[in-house]
This record gives sequence, structure tokens and C-alpha cells, in this order.
Amino acid sequence: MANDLENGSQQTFSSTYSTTIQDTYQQSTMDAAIENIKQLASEAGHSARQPIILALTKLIYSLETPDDTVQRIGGLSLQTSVALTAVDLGLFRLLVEAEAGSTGSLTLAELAAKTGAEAALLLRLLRYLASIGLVDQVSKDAFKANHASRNMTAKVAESGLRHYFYTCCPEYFALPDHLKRTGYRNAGDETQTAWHDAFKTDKGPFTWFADKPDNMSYFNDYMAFRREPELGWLSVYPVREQVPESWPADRPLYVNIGGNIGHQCAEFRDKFPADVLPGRVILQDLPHSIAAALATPGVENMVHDFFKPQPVRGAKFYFLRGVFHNHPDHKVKLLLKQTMDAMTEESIMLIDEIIPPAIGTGLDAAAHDITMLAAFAGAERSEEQWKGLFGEVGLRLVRTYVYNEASYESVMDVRLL
Ligand SMILES: C[S@@+](CC[C@H](N)C(=O)[O-])C[C@H]1O[C@@H](n2cnc3c(N)ncnc32)[C@H](O)[C@@H]1O
Repeated sequence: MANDLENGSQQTFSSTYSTTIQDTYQQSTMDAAIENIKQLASEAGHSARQPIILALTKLIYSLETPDDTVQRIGGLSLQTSVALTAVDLGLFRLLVEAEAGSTGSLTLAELAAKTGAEAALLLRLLRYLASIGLVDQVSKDAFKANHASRNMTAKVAESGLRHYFYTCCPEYFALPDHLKRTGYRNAGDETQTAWHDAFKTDKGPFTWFADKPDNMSYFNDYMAFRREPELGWLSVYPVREQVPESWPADRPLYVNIGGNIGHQCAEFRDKFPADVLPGRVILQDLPHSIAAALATPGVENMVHDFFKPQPVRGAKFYFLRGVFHNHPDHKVKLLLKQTMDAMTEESIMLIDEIIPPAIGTGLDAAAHDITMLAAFAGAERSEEQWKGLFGEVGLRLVRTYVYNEASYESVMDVRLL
């Protein structure tokens, strides 16, 4: 967190100030304020990150002119496209690697030699990247990495950017006309969404992925790398306490429905090997996901359409993460019912979702919600909405365990009435 406001950006800020006494005074006052904020931020825990970012962001916005605000909002897609070009060229990686070198930076000539791109083009791209804080300019023709550049080299960055650019952005662009055409209704028909308009298809995203291996792999990788493993449901849910000592090895223990390519099954088996917690661990997903699934010892990979009757009966846990938000209420109820029909009194359905608060929902959750609307007629649902749906199908919410307060990610323990 301390790195968010680095010396590099501070120097850039400072150097734009002239040297009159008044400006020097303003500069030192500003530098002191930035130091204070850096100190506060470095002391804040993980869940305090979002409120601090929001407060600072609001402060920045309060300084904008109308044109600044239009440039910022109107130019968001340009940020995505230039950042993706930089990823394609390996610019972030090269600048981060150069941090260990004698100057800690790279010149345009060096970057041109390493990437094969024309130096004059690189200058324009890097100047823009510096203007949005993704790199720092250290001289007329040299650039260096900063905290954001380092973030752009994290595993999640490349797949995430490609997923947003190639799969989400087209539906975002289609959304205004879609909502206008459909009379601004709160979507409930998953067969007619902005997604369908954007891609001129009658397929929903997950069936469309079957013929789009690149889009599917960006999505799969983004799903796998997006979350921090230590901030998952296994960090809060009392798995062992819920499983009787006598649970037989041939009985299903953990069924991960819509589990994608099986990262979570692998995590579960890693934390609870078969000699510690006996029972079958089963991954279920659509054929193209199962074809790409990890071959984790002790995990059975199974093709299953979750809107059809659940073939694995009487499991201890039926676990679904980030699955229901992809669907409108009528499909959520169908999936709940198909799962309930396979449950016994001993079974627990674990629903792992973003559960936004009634007031002050943060950017990530609010953006996910609109993305779900645009792609699937889905939604991020409040706990109240969940209780309503459980009541309609005959389930009860036993307890909600929040495992990531900043993103409202939580796992609900849900059982038969
Ligand atoms: C948002 S992803 C969540 C993946 C995984 N649970 C996770 O949290 O990383 C939704 C998953 O549901 C799967 N899916 C969508 N429709 C399905 C269906 N009808 N039957 C089974 N799986 C489905 C997709 O292939 C995808 O892997």
C-alpha cells in the first residue's frame, strides 16, 4: 500500500511546480500531506484499503474541471487498449526487469531494440502510459517502472486485461443501446442481453466460449489468478467440524459445481488430503472446461450441465463459487432445486458469492454487478435477495461467512428446511 504513492510520482508532481516561495511552500505542504497519507495507508489492514482508495479518489475528482471528468470517463477504453498494447509489447515486464539494472530505467532506443517497435511510436505510447500512472518518465527519452507497472506484470494482469478487452468491453459498448431498446427493464431474460447484441450471437457466454478457445483461456486464467488463495472460503469455513469422523471414502465429500478447470478442487484436496478427510472430491463443469481441467490426483473431473438433475447424490458439500451471479432469478431457482434434490439432511450447499452491502458498495462489486447484467441478465445479490430466493425454493440460510471484507466475498452455509 505504501508503494501506491511512490517517490517517482511524487517527484513528477514536485517537478511540475515552479520555484516561487509560495509554490515552494505549497509543494512542501503537499509533500507532507502525501507522506501522512502514505504512513496511514501503510498501517491500514487489507479491508481498510478500499475506503482509503475511495477517499483519495474522491479527493482527486473534486479537483477536476468538467473537461477533466469527461476526459477521464470518456478515455477509459483508451486506457484499456494502450495498456493491452503495452502488455503485447512486454513493456511492463521489460521496465520491471530493468529496475535491477544500473539506471533502473530504459531508454527509448533500448526499448525499441528489445521490442522491435519503432522508437517514435514507443514514445507516444509510453507518454500516454505515464500520463495515466502506469509507468514513470525519468527523462526526455527514458522510462522506469512504478508500483502500477509491477502490478501489470502480475499473473492476473495479462489474462485479466485480455478478458476485459476481448470479452467484456464489446458488451459494455453495446449496453446503452441495449437498455434503450429494451425500455430500461431490470434484465431477466438471459437469452437477450447486451452480450448477444455485441457479439451478434444467440449463444450465451459459456456456450460461445466453446468455439472461442482464446477468449475461454483468458477467462479461465483470470478466474484462477484473480483471487488471493489465502482469502478464500477455506480460510473461514469450519470444514472439518462439519464432516463426521465416520465419513466413508467412497461417499462424495465435496462437489464443486461449475468449478471451471478445477483450481478450487485442487486447493480443497491440498488442504484436506484423502487420509485427513476421506470421501470423493468431484469437479463438475461443461465439456469444454472439463476438457481443459487440471488432472489433480484425488479429484474426479465430470461433465455435468448444472441445470439438469444432479447425478452425485448425498454429498456432504455442494460448493458453488461465482456461479449464481451468472444467472437471472428463474435460473438460480432451477439450479438451487436441482442441487436440493440431490441433498440429504447431512448435506450442505455452500454458495460463495459477492454479497454487496445496501449502502456504499465499492467499485469492484458494483462493476461486477453491471457486467453480470450486460452478459447474462445476472446480478450480484444482497443477503436479503438471497434469503428471498432460499425462501421461495425451501432452503434456509444457516450462516454467512465473510472471507474478504474489502470485496464482500462470502460463503453462505445453506441447508434443507
Ligand atoms: C464464473 S465461472 C466460476 C468458475 C469457478 N467456480 C470459480 O469460481 O473460479 C462459472 C462457471 O460455470 C460454468 N458453467 C456455466 N454454465 C454451466 C452449466 N450449464 N453447467 C455446468 N457448468 C456451467 C462455466 O463453464 C464456468 O466455469
